[in-house]
Amino acid sequence: MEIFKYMEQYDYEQLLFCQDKESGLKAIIAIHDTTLGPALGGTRMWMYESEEAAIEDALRLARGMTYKNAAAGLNLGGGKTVIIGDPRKDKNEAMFRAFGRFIQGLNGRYITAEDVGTTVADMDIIYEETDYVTGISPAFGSSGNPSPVTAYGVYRGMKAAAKEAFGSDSLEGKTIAVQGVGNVAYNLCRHLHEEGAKLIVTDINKEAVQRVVEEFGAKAVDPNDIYGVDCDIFAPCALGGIINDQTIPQLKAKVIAGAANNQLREARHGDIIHEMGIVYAPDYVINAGGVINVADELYGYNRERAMKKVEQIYNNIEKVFEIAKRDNIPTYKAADRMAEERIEKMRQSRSQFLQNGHHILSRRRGR
Ligand SMILES: NC(=O)c1ccc[n+]([C@@H]2O[C@H](COP(=O)([O-])OP(=O)(O)OC[C@H]3O[C@@H](n4cnc5c(N)ncnc54)[C@H](O)[C@@H]3O)[C@@H](O)[C@H]2O)c1
Ligand SMILES: CC(C)C[C@H](N)C(=O)O
Repeated sequence: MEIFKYMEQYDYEQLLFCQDKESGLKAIIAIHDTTLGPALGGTRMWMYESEEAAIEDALRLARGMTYKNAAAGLNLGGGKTVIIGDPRKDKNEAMFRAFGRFIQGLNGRYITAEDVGTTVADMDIIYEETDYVTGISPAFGSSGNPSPVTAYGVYRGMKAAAKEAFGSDSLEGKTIAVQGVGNVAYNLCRHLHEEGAKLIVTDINKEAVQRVVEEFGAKAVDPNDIYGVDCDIFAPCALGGIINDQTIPQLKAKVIAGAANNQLREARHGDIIHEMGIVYAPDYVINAGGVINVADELYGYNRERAMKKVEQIYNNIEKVFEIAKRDNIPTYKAADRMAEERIEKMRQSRSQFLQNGHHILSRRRGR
């Protein structure tokens, strides 16, 4: 990989390598764009096949956060960290403290939170060393685990997509196929069940499946069968890249709306489902509930205020559909356009001189 060439192609600002021999920390922080504000994005801990794969993931995820934060209306740029290691075996307190000190050294350019492989407990350790971490325990007056809030945002966005496809946003009686029933989707299934939807679920973790079968009367299918089940809505909530050449011909759903990041394997798959008339709720717009919630900590966490913003995901999804119709483009492109238009507007307003500029982190200075 030619790193500078790649950074130039997608206009990245910064890429940092953090190493601490004693604790075994090997972290890569990618900062994509700080036009809207400091870069906020979670820390992923994963056993990457190679250092190159880790760098690529950090860069790709950081850019995704620029778009997610912009589309969600947050005054935040996009960044992400990957820590190379097995989250089940390689974690230790010294590692997250060392990582916290590296973040502190960035003086607010990057703010972290949870992602795959990291937990609230890890964020609490990072908080010992830096102010620039969110998703910390409610015991600190903070927002805690973002997953239930992400789930609520997906539920709201799914209703907006249902309205577009079926003329009503009621999910009562709708059959919804859910792929992966982990932290986010368990909570999503609860909302859907409460509204009277019929659930078909799958997961490679049998216990996770059992729980939603017992609690929400879901019907379970094998992981490979989820794409082709007879349903109204398909909710990908496990992996990225699952909308692809193999899965698209199997789909019977009229709507795709789920929590997983990077659902389209390639952009052209977004074009194909658009041509098939499937209503696709773009992943980074519908799954922004978690980041909206943790971002509220920067104002002094207020759950009611945060949840009001998460409710807006319904309107954000509607706005994407409007842009798609206005410009006659697929919804994934409309979401990009929505995010890019906001960043561009702010870029222009930044050209006005302001001696002591005020921004989202100013409130934290007194702490
Ligand atoms: N947690 C959040 O707040 C949040 C925010 C935004 C986006 N996301 C995205 O949403 C998705 C789910 O996140 P989560 O926090 O619930 O993760 P999770 O690890 O708790 O749940 C994912 C589930 O998918 C299952 N799974 C993995 N491979 C599978 C396969 N091939 N078939 C079926 N099931 C499979 C896993 O066993 C697990 O139960 C991820 O893509 C994540 O990046 C999460
Ligand atoms: C900041 C975090 C809550 C971000 C979350 N992991 C996401 O992908 O949106």
